[in-house]
Amino acid sequence: MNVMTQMLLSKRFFGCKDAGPQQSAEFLHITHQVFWLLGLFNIADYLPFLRWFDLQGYERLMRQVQKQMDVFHSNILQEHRLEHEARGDRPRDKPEDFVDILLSLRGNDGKEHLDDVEMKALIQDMIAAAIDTSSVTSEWAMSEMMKNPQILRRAQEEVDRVVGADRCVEESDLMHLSFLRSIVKETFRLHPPGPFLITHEATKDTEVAGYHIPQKTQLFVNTYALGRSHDIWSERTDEFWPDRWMDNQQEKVEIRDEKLRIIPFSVGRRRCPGAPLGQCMVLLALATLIHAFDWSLPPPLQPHELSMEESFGLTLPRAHPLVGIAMPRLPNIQQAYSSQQD
Ligand code: HEM
Repeated sequence: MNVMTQMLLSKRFFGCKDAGPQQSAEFLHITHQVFWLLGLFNIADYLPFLRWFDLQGYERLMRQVQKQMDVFHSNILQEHRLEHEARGDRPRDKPEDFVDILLSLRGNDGKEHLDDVEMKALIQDMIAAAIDTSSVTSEWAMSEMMKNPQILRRAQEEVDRVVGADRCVEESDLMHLSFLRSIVKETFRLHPPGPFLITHEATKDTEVAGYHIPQKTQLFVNTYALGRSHDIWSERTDEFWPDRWMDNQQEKVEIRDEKLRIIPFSVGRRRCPGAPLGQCMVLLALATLIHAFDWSLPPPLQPHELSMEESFGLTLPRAHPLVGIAMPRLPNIQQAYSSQQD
């Protein structure tokens, strides 16, 4: 899922000049560590006086990761400032990215409105929220398709029908890929990237479904359990079955579930502001991967033997990275296999 990280780091979002495979792999590794650390049970959270002893060594590890992150963010800011300086008053020849906008914000004194720490925190927030969630979802969707080759074939047939064999997948194709959209929706049901969403705190005493929730209670929403509940999903509960979302005969399968049986992006005021972009990135990455390549598992591994073990953290990645063999299937489109696409 390095490609997705590269996509986000470069292009219009963070505009990293050197967002190559190595930089993206490095960054993805750091991001995975952040999410793993965020999801750990740290005894000092519950017995604060133990914090000074750092019994589990997590605080030391957090400081290390934080340093690596800081270098990464400093480079992003530095690259942008140098580019602004070099350009001077000349008009820009490419659209502004997220970091350009942060840098352009001015306070009353005409200086940069945000200091470096604030900008780095915002960049980190956006990158972390966007990358791990999207790459984890895509990896699970690919895993499910490789475990169920008939589903993969059906999804490929759909992409072939909509896109053809003479061009690459485009964003405008995504709304016509109902089966692929159902695959993503089913992936969210069984493998929600945020198994407990993000902790929320009750701002006042309240009551939910007959339960009294005192002010300041830390609340988790167990979306993992929602997706696997036999009360909610009476039919083929534990099976990856995208067709459950196809029977409404709608032209476009909406990934948002109106009945809130799956809430991968949460709901309400604090729901994910990047949901449309996240869905688009996941769909585009998957459609491109299955359109451009045939996929198989490394022999002698058979599809039914593929491990679906999870690693619990703030997000829910695979315990072992997915390894697949890709065979090109679009001989006429050189662009599909070039890393220089724009
Ligand atoms: C498959 C992709 C994604 C999933 C499943 C996802 C899911 C979530 C979830 C569950 C939350 C927590 C909501 C809550 O507090 O209850 C969240 C928050 C957030 N997400 Fe996403 N997200 C995805 C992609 C993105 C992308 C692409 C961006 C930005 C470009 C993004 C930006 C954010 C931000 C900034 C927050 C914090 C919002 C706040 O606290 O007010 N997300 N996301």
